[in-house]
Amino acid sequence: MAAAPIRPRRSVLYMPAANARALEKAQTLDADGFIFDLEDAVAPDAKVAARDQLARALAGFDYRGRERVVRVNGLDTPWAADDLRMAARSGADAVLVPKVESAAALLAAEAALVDAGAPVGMALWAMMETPRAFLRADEIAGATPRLACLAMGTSDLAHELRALHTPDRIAFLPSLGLGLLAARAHGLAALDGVHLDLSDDAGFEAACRQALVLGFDGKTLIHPKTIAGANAVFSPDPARIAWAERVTAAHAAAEAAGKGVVLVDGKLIENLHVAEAQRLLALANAIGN
Ligand SMILES: CC(C)(COP(=O)(O)OP(=O)(O)OC[C@H]1O[C@@H](n2cnc3c(N)ncnc32)[C@H](O)[C@@H]1OP(=O)(O)O)[C@@H](O)C(=O)NCCC(=O)NCCSC(=O)C[C@H](O)C(=O)O
Ligand SMILES: [Mg+2]
Repeated sequence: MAAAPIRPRRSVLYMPAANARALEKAQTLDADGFIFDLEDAVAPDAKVAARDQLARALAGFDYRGRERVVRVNGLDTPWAADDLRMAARSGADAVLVPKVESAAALLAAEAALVDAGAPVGMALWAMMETPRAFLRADEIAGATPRLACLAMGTSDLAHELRALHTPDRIAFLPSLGLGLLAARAHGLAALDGVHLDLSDDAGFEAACRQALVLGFDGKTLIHPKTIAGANAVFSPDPARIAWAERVTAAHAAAEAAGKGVVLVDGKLIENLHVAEAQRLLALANAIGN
Protein backbone atom coordinates (compact mmCIF):
# COMPACT_ATOMS: atom_id res chain seq x y z
CA MET A 1 0.00 0.00 0.00
CA ALA A 2 1.35 3.48 -0.89
CA ALA A 3 2.33 5.67 2.08
CA ALA A 4 -0.40 8.17 2.99
CA PRO A 5 0.56 11.81 2.38
CA ILE A 6 1.93 13.44 5.51
CA ARG A 7 -0.75 15.19 7.52
CA PRO A 8 0.04 17.60 10.38
CA ARG A 9 -1.47 16.47 13.67
CA ARG A 10 0.23 18.91 16.03
CA SER A 11 -2.98 19.91 17.76
CA VAL A 12 -6.13 17.80 17.83
CA LEU A 13 -8.98 19.33 19.82
CA TYR A 14 -11.70 17.32 21.55
CA MET A 15 -15.13 18.80 21.87
CA PRO A 16 -18.37 17.36 23.20
CA ALA A 17 -20.76 16.76 20.30
CA ALA A 18 -23.52 18.00 22.62
CA ASN A 19 -21.96 21.48 22.69
CA ALA A 20 -23.49 23.38 19.76
CA ARG A 21 -21.31 26.45 20.30
CA ALA A 22 -18.09 24.37 20.24
CA LEU A 23 -19.11 22.61 17.01
CA GLU A 24 -19.72 26.00 15.40
CA LYS A 25 -16.64 27.68 16.84
CA ALA A 26 -14.33 24.92 15.61
CA GLN A 27 -14.81 26.27 12.07
CA THR A 28 -12.67 29.25 13.08
CA LEU A 29 -9.97 27.39 15.06
CA ASP A 30 -6.46 26.59 13.85
CA ALA A 31 -6.16 23.09 15.27
CA ASP A 32 -4.89 20.50 12.79
CA GLY A 33 -7.79 18.26 13.71
CA PHE A 34 -10.98 17.99 15.72
CA ILE A 35 -12.31 15.03 17.67
CA PHE A 36 -16.08 15.36 17.96
CA ASP A 37 -16.82 13.35 21.06
CA LEU A 38 -19.89 11.20 21.53
CA GLU A 39 -18.28 9.22 24.35
CA ASP A 40 -17.15 10.47 27.76
CA ALA A 41 -17.90 14.17 27.24
CA VAL A 42 -21.59 13.49 26.53
CA ALA A 43 -24.04 12.49 29.26
CA PRO A 44 -26.12 9.34 28.64
CA ASP A 45 -29.40 11.22 28.25
CA ALA A 46 -27.81 13.58 25.69
CA LYS A 47 -26.25 10.89 23.48
CA VAL A 48 -28.94 10.70 20.82
CA ALA A 49 -29.38 14.46 20.44
CA ALA A 50 -25.60 14.93 20.36
CA ARG A 51 -25.28 12.35 17.56
CA ASP A 52 -27.98 14.09 15.50
CA GLN A 53 -26.46 17.50 16.13
CA LEU A 54 -23.02 16.25 15.09
CA ALA A 55 -24.39 14.76 11.86
CA ARG A 56 -25.86 18.18 11.00
CA ALA A 57 -22.62 19.98 11.87
CA LEU A 58 -20.51 17.66 9.73
CA ALA A 59 -22.92 18.10 6.83
CA GLY A 60 -23.29 21.85 7.13
CA PHE A 61 -20.20 23.41 8.71
CA ASP A 62 -16.92 24.17 6.94
CA TYR A 63 -13.95 22.89 8.97
CA ARG A 64 -11.50 24.27 6.40
CA GLY A 65 -9.78 21.01 5.53
CA ARG A 66 -8.91 20.19 9.15
CA GLU A 67 -9.08 16.49 10.02
CA ARG A 68 -12.56 15.63 11.33
CA VAL A 69 -12.71 12.65 13.65
CA VAL A 70 -15.82 11.22 15.32
CA ARG A 71 -15.23 9.49 18.66
CA VAL A 72 -17.99 6.92 18.99
CA ASN A 73 -19.16 5.29 22.20
CA GLY A 74 -17.56 2.05 23.33
CA LEU A 75 -18.50 -0.97 21.24
CA ASP A 76 -20.15 -2.62 24.24
CA THR A 77 -22.55 0.29 24.82
CA PRO A 78 -26.12 0.68 23.55
CA TRP A 79 -25.11 3.71 21.42
CA ALA A 80 -22.20 2.27 19.44
CA ALA A 81 -24.11 0.75 16.51
CA ASP A 82 -26.00 3.98 15.75
CA ASP A 83 -22.86 6.08 16.29
CA LEU A 84 -20.94 3.97 13.76
CA ARG A 85 -23.84 4.13 11.30
CA MET A 86 -23.99 7.92 11.56
CA ALA A 87 -20.19 8.30 11.38
CA ALA A 88 -19.95 6.08 8.28
CA ARG A 89 -22.17 8.47 6.31
CA SER A 90 -21.07 11.71 7.96
CA GLY A 91 -18.25 12.75 5.65
CA ALA A 92 -15.80 12.66 8.59
CA ASP A 93 -12.20 11.71 7.86
CA ALA A 94 -11.90 9.16 10.64
CA VAL A 95 -13.68 7.32 13.42
CA LEU A 96 -12.00 7.05 16.81
CA VAL A 97 -12.83 3.92 18.78
CA PRO A 98 -12.42 4.31 22.55
CA LYS A 99 -11.02 1.76 25.00
CA VAL A 100 -9.77 -0.59 22.29
CA GLU A 101 -8.23 -3.70 23.82
CA SER A 102 -7.82 -6.04 20.84
CA ALA A 103 -7.48 -6.21 17.08
CA ALA A 104 -10.87 -7.94 17.04
CA ALA A 105 -12.54 -4.82 18.44
CA LEU A 106 -11.15 -2.67 15.65
CA LEU A 107 -12.14 -5.25 13.03
CA ALA A 108 -15.67 -5.27 14.43
CA ALA A 109 -15.86 -1.46 14.25
CA GLU A 110 -14.49 -1.56 10.71
CA ALA A 111 -17.05 -4.18 9.65
CA ALA A 112 -19.89 -2.06 11.05
CA LEU A 113 -18.60 1.02 9.21
CA VAL A 114 -18.28 -0.87 5.92
CA ASP A 115 -21.79 -2.34 6.34
CA ALA A 116 -23.09 1.19 6.84
CA GLY A 117 -21.45 2.40 3.63
CA ALA A 118 -18.27 4.06 4.93
CA PRO A 119 -16.04 5.24 2.08
CA VAL A 120 -12.80 3.35 1.43
CA GLY A 121 -10.79 6.38 2.51
CA MET A 122 -12.43 6.71 5.94
CA ALA A 123 -9.72 6.00 8.52
CA LEU A 124 -9.95 4.32 11.90
CA TRP A 125 -8.20 5.70 14.98
CA ALA A 126 -7.83 3.80 18.26
CA MET A 127 -7.77 5.13 21.81
CA MET A 128 -4.99 3.52 23.84
CA GLU A 129 -6.09 3.99 27.44
CA THR A 130 -6.15 0.74 29.36
CA PRO A 131 -3.38 -1.58 30.57
CA ARG A 132 -4.59 -4.38 28.27
CA ALA A 133 -4.42 -2.05 25.26
CA PHE A 134 -0.78 -1.27 25.88
CA LEU A 135 0.06 -4.92 26.54
CA ARG A 136 -1.51 -5.71 23.15
CA ALA A 137 -0.28 -2.59 21.37
CA ASP A 138 1.44 -4.46 18.51
CA GLU A 139 -1.67 -6.56 17.79
CA ILE A 140 -3.92 -3.47 17.87
CA ALA A 141 -1.65 -1.30 15.72
CA GLY A 142 -1.50 -4.02 13.06
CA ALA A 143 -5.23 -4.80 13.09
CA THR A 144 -6.20 -3.25 9.74
CA PRO A 145 -4.72 -1.04 7.00
CA ARG A 146 -7.56 1.40 7.75
CA LEU A 147 -5.98 2.23 11.11
CA ALA A 148 -4.14 5.56 10.86
CA CYS A 149 -3.53 6.82 14.38
CA LEU A 150 -3.18 5.78 18.02
CA ALA A 151 -4.42 8.42 20.48
CA MET A 152 -3.23 8.04 24.05
CA GLY A 153 -5.86 8.38 26.76
CA THR A 154 -3.90 9.31 29.84
CA SER A 155 -6.94 10.19 31.95
CA ASP A 156 -8.46 6.73 31.73
CA LEU A 157 -4.98 5.24 31.99
CA ALA A 158 -4.28 7.10 35.25
CA HIS A 159 -7.52 5.76 36.64
CA GLU A 160 -6.80 2.19 35.55
CA LEU A 161 -3.22 2.25 36.86
CA ARG A 162 -4.22 4.05 40.08
CA ALA A 163 -1.47 6.45 39.09
CA LEU A 164 -0.97 10.11 39.91
CA HIS A 165 -0.67 12.96 37.40
CA THR A 166 2.75 14.48 38.17
CA PRO A 167 4.64 17.13 36.17
CA ASP A 168 7.14 14.56 34.85
CA ARG A 169 4.30 12.14 33.95
CA ILE A 170 6.50 9.31 35.12
CA ALA A 171 3.56 6.94 35.65
CA PHE A 172 2.65 7.10 31.96
CA LEU A 173 6.06 6.72 30.37
CA PRO A 174 6.10 2.90 30.06
CA SER A 175 2.66 2.91 28.42
CA LEU A 176 3.38 5.89 26.18
CA GLY A 177 6.57 4.15 25.06
CA LEU A 178 4.68 0.95 24.20
CA GLY A 179 2.02 2.91 22.32
CA LEU A 180 4.60 4.84 20.37
CA LEU A 181 6.63 1.74 19.53
CA ALA A 182 3.52 0.03 18.17
CA ALA A 183 2.47 3.09 16.18
CA ARG A 184 5.87 3.49 14.56
CA ALA A 185 6.29 -0.24 13.92
CA HIS A 186 3.07 -0.14 11.88
CA GLY A 187 3.56 3.27 10.26
CA LEU A 188 0.80 5.00 12.26
CA ALA A 189 0.52 8.49 13.69
CA ALA A 190 0.69 8.83 17.49
CA LEU A 191 -0.96 11.51 19.62
CA ASP A 192 -0.24 12.25 23.25
CA GLY A 193 -3.00 12.48 25.87
CA VAL A 194 -4.66 15.65 27.14
CA HIS A 195 -3.34 18.12 29.74
CA LEU A 196 -6.18 18.57 32.18
CA ASP A 197 -5.09 21.71 34.06
CA LEU A 198 -6.13 24.64 31.88
CA SER A 199 -4.58 27.13 34.34
CA ASP A 200 -1.12 25.58 34.02
CA ASP A 201 0.43 27.07 30.86
CA ALA A 202 4.01 26.15 31.79
CA GLY A 203 3.03 22.57 32.61
CA PHE A 204 1.17 22.30 29.32
CA GLU A 205 4.18 23.47 27.33
CA ALA A 206 6.47 21.09 29.23
CA ALA A 207 4.11 18.19 28.51
CA CYS A 208 4.09 19.11 24.79
CA ARG A 209 7.90 19.25 24.75
CA GLN A 210 8.13 15.90 26.50
CA ALA A 211 5.75 14.39 23.92
CA LEU A 212 7.84 15.86 21.09
CA VAL A 213 11.03 14.40 22.58
CA LEU A 214 9.34 11.00 22.97
CA GLY A 215 8.39 11.09 19.27
CA PHE A 216 4.69 11.98 19.26
CA ASP A 217 3.24 13.82 16.25
CA GLY A 218 1.11 16.08 18.41
CA LYS A 219 -1.11 16.48 21.43
CA THR A 220 -4.79 16.00 22.00
CA LEU A 221 -6.34 19.09 23.57
CA ILE A 222 -9.45 20.06 25.49
CA HIS A 223 -9.54 23.86 25.03
CA PRO A 224 -8.96 26.23 22.08
CA LYS A 225 -6.54 28.37 24.09
CA THR A 226 -3.96 25.55 23.95
CA ILE A 227 -3.95 25.17 20.14
CA ALA A 228 -1.29 27.78 19.39
CA GLY A 229 1.09 26.37 22.02
CA ALA A 230 0.82 22.83 20.68
CA ASN A 231 1.25 24.04 17.09
CA ALA A 232 4.39 25.92 18.09
CA VAL A 233 6.02 22.99 19.89
CA PHE A 234 5.25 20.36 17.24
CA SER A 235 6.16 22.49 14.20
CA PRO A 236 9.66 21.89 12.83
CA ASP A 237 11.71 24.91 13.91
CA PRO A 238 13.56 27.07 11.34
CA ALA A 239 16.98 25.64 12.27
CA ARG A 240 15.74 22.07 11.66
CA ILE A 241 14.18 23.10 8.35
CA ALA A 242 17.44 24.76 7.27
CA TRP A 243 19.35 21.57 8.23
CA ALA A 244 16.86 19.46 6.26
CA GLU A 245 17.33 21.68 3.20
CA ARG A 246 21.13 21.40 3.47
CA VAL A 247 20.92 17.61 3.82
CA THR A 248 18.61 17.07 0.85
CA ALA A 249 20.64 19.44 -1.35
CA ALA A 250 23.95 17.80 -0.38
CA HIS A 251 22.48 14.34 -0.90
CA ALA A 252 21.16 15.26 -4.38
CA ALA A 253 24.53 16.78 -5.34
CA ALA A 254 26.41 13.70 -4.11
CA GLU A 255 24.10 11.40 -6.06
CA ALA A 256 24.57 13.47 -9.23
CA ALA A 257 28.34 13.28 -8.76
CA GLY A 258 28.25 9.53 -8.08
CA LYS A 259 29.63 10.01 -4.56
CA GLY A 260 28.61 7.58 -1.83
CA VAL A 261 29.60 9.69 1.17
CA VAL A 262 28.16 13.10 2.13
CA LEU A 263 29.18 15.46 4.92
CA VAL A 264 26.88 18.25 6.12
CA ASP A 265 28.14 20.66 8.80
CA GLY A 266 31.13 18.31 9.12
CA LYS A 267 28.93 15.32 9.99
CA LEU A 268 28.41 12.15 8.00
CA ILE A 269 24.95 11.97 6.42
CA GLU A 270 23.36 8.55 6.06
CA ASN A 271 20.16 7.49 4.34
CA LEU A 272 18.25 7.72 7.62
CA HIS A 273 19.20 11.41 7.90
CA VAL A 274 18.00 12.01 4.35
CA ALA A 275 14.70 10.29 5.14
CA GLU A 276 14.27 12.41 8.30
CA ALA A 277 15.12 15.59 6.36
CA GLN A 278 12.55 14.71 3.71
CA ARG A 279 9.92 14.02 6.39
CA LEU A 280 10.58 17.37 8.07
CA LEU A 281 10.33 19.25 4.77
CA ALA A 282 7.11 17.46 3.84
CA LEU A 283 5.66 18.28 7.27
CA ALA A 284 6.70 21.94 7.02
CA ASN A 285 5.18 22.08 3.56
CA ALA A 286 1.93 20.49 4.76
CA ILE A 287 1.76 22.98 7.65
CA GLY A 288 2.35 25.81 5.21
CA ASN A 289 5.64 27.14 6.61
C1 LIG B 1 -13.27 22.45 29.59
C2 LIG B 1 -14.48 23.09 28.97
C3 LIG B 1 -15.76 22.50 29.57
C4 LIG B 1 -14.46 24.60 29.23
O1 LIG B 1 -15.54 25.14 28.50
P1 LIG B 1 -15.97 26.67 28.65
O2 LIG B 1 -16.25 26.99 30.08
O3 LIG B 1 -17.05 26.95 27.64
O4 LIG B 1 -14.63 27.42 28.24
P2 LIG B 1 -14.44 28.90 27.82
O5 LIG B 1 -15.55 29.77 28.33
O6 LIG B 1 -13.06 29.28 28.24
O7 LIG B 1 -14.50 28.83 26.25
C5 LIG B 1 -14.09 29.92 25.45
C6 LIG B 1 -14.65 29.74 24.07
O8 LIG B 1 -14.13 28.53 23.48
C7 LIG B 1 -15.18 27.62 23.19
N1 LIG B 1 -14.70 26.29 23.54
C8 LIG B 1 -14.34 25.84 24.74
N2 LIG B 1 -13.88 24.60 24.66
C9 LIG B 1 -13.98 24.24 23.38
C10 LIG B 1 -13.66 23.05 22.68
N3 LIG B 1 -13.17 21.96 23.34
N4 LIG B 1 -13.84 23.04 21.36
C11 LIG B 1 -14.36 24.12 20.70
N5 LIG B 1 -14.69 25.29 21.31
C12 LIG B 1 -14.50 25.32 22.63
C13 LIG B 1 -16.34 28.07 24.05
O9 LIG B 1 -17.55 27.68 23.45
C14 LIG B 1 -16.15 29.58 24.04
O10 LIG B 1 -16.56 30.08 22.79
P3 LIG B 1 -17.10 31.59 22.64
O11 LIG B 1 -18.59 31.47 22.76
O12 LIG B 1 -16.68 32.04 21.30
O13 LIG B 1 -16.49 32.41 23.73
C15 LIG B 1 -14.48 22.88 27.44
O14 LIG B 1 -13.30 23.44 26.94
C16 LIG B 1 -14.64 21.45 26.97
O15 LIG B 1 -15.75 20.92 26.97
N6 LIG B 1 -13.56 20.82 26.53
C17 LIG B 1 -13.58 19.53 25.91
C18 LIG B 1 -13.83 18.45 26.94
C19 LIG B 1 -13.87 17.10 26.28
O16 LIG B 1 -14.18 16.97 25.11
N7 LIG B 1 -13.53 16.05 27.04
C20 LIG B 1 -13.51 14.72 26.54
C21 LIG B 1 -12.27 14.43 25.82
S1 LIG B 1 -10.83 14.27 26.81
C22 LIG B 1 -10.74 12.56 27.02
O17 LIG B 1 -11.76 11.94 27.11
C23 LIG B 1 -9.39 11.97 27.00
C24 LIG B 1 -9.25 10.44 26.98
O18 LIG B 1 -10.38 9.70 26.69
C25 LIG B 1 -8.58 9.97 28.25
O19 LIG B 1 -9.06 9.03 28.88
O20 LIG B 1 -7.53 10.55 28.57
MG1 LIG C 1 -10.78 8.08 27.88
